[in-house]
Amino acid sequence: MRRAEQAAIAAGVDEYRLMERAGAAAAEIVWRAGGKRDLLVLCGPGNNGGDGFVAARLLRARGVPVRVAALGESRTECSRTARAAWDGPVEPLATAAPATQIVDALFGTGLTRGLDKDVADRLAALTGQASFSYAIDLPSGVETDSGALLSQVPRFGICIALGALKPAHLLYPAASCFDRLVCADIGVDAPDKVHRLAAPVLSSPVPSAHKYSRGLVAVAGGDMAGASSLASHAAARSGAGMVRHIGLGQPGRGPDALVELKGEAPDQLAALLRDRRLAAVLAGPGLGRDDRARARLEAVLACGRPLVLDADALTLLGDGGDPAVPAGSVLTPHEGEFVRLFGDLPGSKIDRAAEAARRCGAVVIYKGADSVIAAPDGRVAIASGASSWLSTAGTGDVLAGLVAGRLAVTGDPFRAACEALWLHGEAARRAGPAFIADDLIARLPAAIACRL
Ligand SMILES: NC(=O)C1=CN([C@@H]2O[C@H](COP(=O)(O)OP(=O)(O)OC[C@H]3O[C@@H](n4cnc5c(N)ncnc54)[C@H](O)[C@@H]3O)[C@@H](O)[C@H]2O)[C@H](O)CC1
Ligand SMILES: [K+]
Repeated sequence: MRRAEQAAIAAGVDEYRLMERAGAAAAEIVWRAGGKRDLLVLCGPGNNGGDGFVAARLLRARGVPVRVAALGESRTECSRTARAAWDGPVEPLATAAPATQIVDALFGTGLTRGLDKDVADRLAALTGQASFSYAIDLPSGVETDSGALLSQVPRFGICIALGALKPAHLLYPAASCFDRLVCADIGVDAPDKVHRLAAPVLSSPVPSAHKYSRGLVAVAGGDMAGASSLASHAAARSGAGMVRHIGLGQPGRGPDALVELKGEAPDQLAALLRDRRLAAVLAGPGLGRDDRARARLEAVLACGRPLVLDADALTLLGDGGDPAVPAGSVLTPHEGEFVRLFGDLPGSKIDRAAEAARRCGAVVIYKGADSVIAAPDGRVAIASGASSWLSTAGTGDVLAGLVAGRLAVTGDPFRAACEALWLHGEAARRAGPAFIADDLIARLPAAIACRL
């Protein structure tokens, strides 16, 4: 963002003009959401504060009863200009009286440490007493690039991101500090290295399609047939043409359309994976962690087909240092599996996922309340706002099956990971509260239908 701002300024855009645009964008959103309800704008010492002075002036000009409270002097040239243009009184933050609406223009991307306790307490008190509150650019106290909270951060109604989303807008816990997120265009083209996961555009099969052309998936099961059966069932309802569940010979648990095969011995499994029509092979859910499971995983790793590795497969891989996985694979670790596989990497969840993908040469879905999808070539997508009801047994198996199914359909691991994660979240939204993993599978066709 800073580079983009500097580039705009170098290209001749007057820096104060950027602040006027930022302040005007914030004022417009406050006006639409809050109308003429009385407003107190809290202005910090930097340009975030400057944005606040601009917004206060413009809202007052629209007849909104606006007061401004400042945290000390304005330290930048632009914010001093904005302050001078505000022709009303400026109260000290420490003694400012409450208001119906609060605008947090204390700190933005320039925050370098947590707020002093008295400042954090004032911000919490004023937003707590308000009926609605807005954060300009970022809630004050969040670390822009990691989403960490450097001090106590209240919850805001609307966060108005300026110019582009920053990682803190999408990564927890910062992403839980506001109810709604709006990104205001201020004429600065920030190259979005990080994308918010968008709803995919899906397509129906072509008239000439048949079960192999739509994508054949194999799922290597193990001891816990329920997990691999869930994954197989999810793959079958993901748009793939056919799914073979290769287990240890346990009785089939899925629908009749799911092909149950027995491949207990590693060489039996290897023989079944030699089918060149296989477009994706999933191993992990219910695989087990004993020597037989390890031997079966070896057969999967050697089969030469695009792989999805989840759960036990990641645990077994984690035993041997940096995992050597075939190119074009997708790994789906949760936090514990990620650290076990890649160690304690520095930086934000985005940085860590990107580094892991680069190291293993595969797409990584770093799961969590905020899931980050990273490709070896540096592309990153973040999915936040997933239903907290997904924290129930088996939803990871369903996601792994979805990834394998979409990989079989698209042949593109990054795209498959994005589509699968979105469909997983959409199925959860449709399943409503207190669902179990099996309920997600029943919602997949509708989740796909709404994106055709
Ligand atoms: N294209 C854009 O995104 C634009 C963004 N604008 C706004 O500018 C801020 C960033 O401004 P900056 O002056 O760099 O930093 P802040 O306003 O966030 O203030 C930091 C300021 O405060 C000092 N400081 C840092 N941490 C603390 C602390 N814990 N306690 C006290 N003081 C602290 C620091 O030394 C700085 O002096 C961005 O968020 C946008 O709102 C432009 O106005 C328009 C274009
Ligand atoms: K702010």
